[in-house]
Amino acid sequence: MMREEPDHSGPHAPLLASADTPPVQDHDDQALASELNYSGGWFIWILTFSAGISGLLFGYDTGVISSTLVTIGSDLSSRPLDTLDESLITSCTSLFALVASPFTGVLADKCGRRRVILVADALFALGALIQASTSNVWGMILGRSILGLAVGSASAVTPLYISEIAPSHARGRLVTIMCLLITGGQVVAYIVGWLFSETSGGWRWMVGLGMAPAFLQFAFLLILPETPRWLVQAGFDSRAMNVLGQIYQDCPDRDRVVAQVMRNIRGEIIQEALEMDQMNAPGTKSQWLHDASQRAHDLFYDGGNRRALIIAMMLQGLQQLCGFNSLMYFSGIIFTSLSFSSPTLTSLTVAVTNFTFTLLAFWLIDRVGRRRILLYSIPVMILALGLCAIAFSSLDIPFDAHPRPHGDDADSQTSFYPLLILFCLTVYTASYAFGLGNVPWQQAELFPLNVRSLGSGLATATNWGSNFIVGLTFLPMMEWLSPTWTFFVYAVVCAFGWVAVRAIYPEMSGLGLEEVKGLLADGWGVEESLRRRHGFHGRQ
Ligand SMILES: O[C@H]1[C@H](O)[C@@H](O)[C@H](O)[C@@H](O)[C@H]1O
Repeated sequence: MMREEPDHSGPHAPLLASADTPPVQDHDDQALASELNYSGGWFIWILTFSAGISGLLFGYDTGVISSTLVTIGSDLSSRPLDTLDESLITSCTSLFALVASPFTGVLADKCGRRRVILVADALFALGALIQASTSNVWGMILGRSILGLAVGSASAVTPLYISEIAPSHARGRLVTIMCLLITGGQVVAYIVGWLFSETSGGWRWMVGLGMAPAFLQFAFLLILPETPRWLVQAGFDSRAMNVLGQIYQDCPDRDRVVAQVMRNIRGEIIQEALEMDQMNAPGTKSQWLHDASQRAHDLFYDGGNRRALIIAMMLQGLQQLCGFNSLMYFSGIIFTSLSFSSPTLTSLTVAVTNFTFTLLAFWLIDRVGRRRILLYSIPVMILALGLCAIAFSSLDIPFDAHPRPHGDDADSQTSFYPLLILFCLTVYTASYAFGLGNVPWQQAELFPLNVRSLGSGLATATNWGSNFIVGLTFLPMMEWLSPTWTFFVYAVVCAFGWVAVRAIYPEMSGLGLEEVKGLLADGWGVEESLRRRHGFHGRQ
């Protein structure tokens, strides 16, 4: 295959040259309207699913730990795992994901989104192999740390990739496909966990099977193109036009829409180039390093970009600090300690609920809107957590972080409360999956192109940093603070989160990626976004 050279000599030269060409106004409006009403054809679905396999891997590898922990027994280092082992094995993945995600942002700008997905696949396969073959606790920690690097980069780059190829009107749904694959991966992990729970050494199969989707995605990567936005930024304009042509192939007004989207992308890059020229001090640093520090400067010092970063980090922090992953990682332990006779199967109900309600979000996210979904679903989470805290306080058995399987000897006096807790956790999971589980992953749409991958990387790092805190503190909190206070703390976090969402998160549904910058330029844009959304529905 012939490699195309960037079609301009200096950075952005042809873009700057075409900056004077006046856009054709009425054609612009028509094209904009067609773009806004286009939901994407088969090409875009194939791309989304291929990129979304990273989500499946992310889900599988984070979900499988729950069953792994309860079945390892004394297979590692010839002794049973203690609380520290369990917490380290669980949270090293999040810690390394936290380290990888901001670098992914920089790498995805330099090498392209697609290459980063490729590296993540190699790490997914290596991490799975090490875990499946290790015989000691530190080997397990090493395998899960490598997996963390993979999960961190995949979770930063995949939503970025999908939002950059998605037509505006379908962007929310397409990014939610990644969340569907994450939660689907968690369901598969729980089923595999349940199937192998009675097999001796079955946990090795559980962790080793994580290699399969990585190989599958490797094959798909052969057909995955780069995103048009990255291609234009790197100077490959004609390749970008081709990819846009395929993305909008079923759009009635295809050529005009493609031209309009190209104009928008170029407009943004021209502006960035002009801003960079103004600040360019001929330097001793390499161009790349200079660009990277320029982007960081733009992200932190431009008011609109800073607001975008605050919103994205707030949402990602909230997604984790609300405590949901304590269920993902430790539901096996929670349900065993509550005397459920098949804790792995009970945990499966959590995972299936998570998947089912993410599916509901998939249908509704672009119609109902991201902001509204959060404002409705978080109060339900608070109620469910509150009730769960009360139910735990009524139990008269203490929480045990190392419970032994109970069989059918559940105490009949307490059997109502475990069921009530299961019910509350299911409602909590449903409302989480409908809102907080997926909306924060729409993060890329908040940022303009020049700071998009760095901003997404930092928001993803916030996600993993908070995930790490929850993974590390959940069991100690349950033991030392009590389950009641643990769940109460999560309810309080959600309440603060609701207030923050209401105050600063504008409605992003239906806006073009290039429109968002104006919205956050002078404030949080909440009122303006609600007005525009109203106008958008009027236009349809
Ligand atoms: O969006 C996902 C999803 O909600 C998963 O169920 C959860 O485990 C992840 O932490 C989250 O990022």
